[in-house]
Amino acid sequence: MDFDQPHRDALQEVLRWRRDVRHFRPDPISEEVIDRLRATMDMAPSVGNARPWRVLRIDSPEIRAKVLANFNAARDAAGGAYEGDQAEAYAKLKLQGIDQAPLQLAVFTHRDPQAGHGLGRASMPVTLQQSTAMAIHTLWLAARAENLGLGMVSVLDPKAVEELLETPPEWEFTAWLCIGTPEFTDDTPLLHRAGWQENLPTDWEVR
Ligand SMILES: Cc1cc2c(cc1C)N(C[C@H](O)[C@H](O)[C@H](O)COP(=O)(O)O)c1[nH]c(=O)[nH]c(=O)c1N2
Repeated sequence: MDFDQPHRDALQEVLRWRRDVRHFRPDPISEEVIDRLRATMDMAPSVGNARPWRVLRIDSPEIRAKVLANFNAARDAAGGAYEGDQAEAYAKLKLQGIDQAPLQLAVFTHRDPQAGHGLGRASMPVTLQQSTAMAIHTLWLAARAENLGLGMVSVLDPKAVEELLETPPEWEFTAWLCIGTPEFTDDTPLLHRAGWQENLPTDWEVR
């Protein structure tokens, strides 16, 4: 398979307009689209082809409410690290769409999967979490190409999420994902727009 300029242009557009989304419309996502999204995770790279990600789709309003309470506590606790203007700016940031997103996923990473037979991770156990991050990014791009937005939430007490969802001890919480139709689209990160952190270029220093 070879790609040409229209493919490159389309990829650039998806990359440029992929944002972390925290504002969602409540419109439901069809099961057909959800199935397509789920299948894209199968195409993600992973260490030793281990595919260590484990995903729970959380439809329960009760569980979502508990995770939102978990977020609010974690957000307040983390806010203690900031002072003055920065504390004020932090208080104004919206850092989740748990209260809005029609599709929500709890993503975990298996700590020692059989699949892959340990290949590639003996000296770098972090590669399991890295693999899950890659699957999330794959899903992120695929969601954008479906005109959906994805928001990644890490402002959470991971142990509390694991206990709430009664996951096996081998599963380590990685992230909460909110997916749905974005209230608005942008080609620039919200944290850049909000003045919290500008987008900095990636330098490749040559040695
Ligand atoms: C590992 C990890 C964890 C988080 C995030 C991302 C990643 C990669 N991001 C999203 C993050 O703020 C966002 O990616 C950057 O601000 C850049 O913006 P764009 O994603 O380019 O829009 C994020 N956003 C948020 O609102 N709440 C959160 O808890 C997190 N946590």
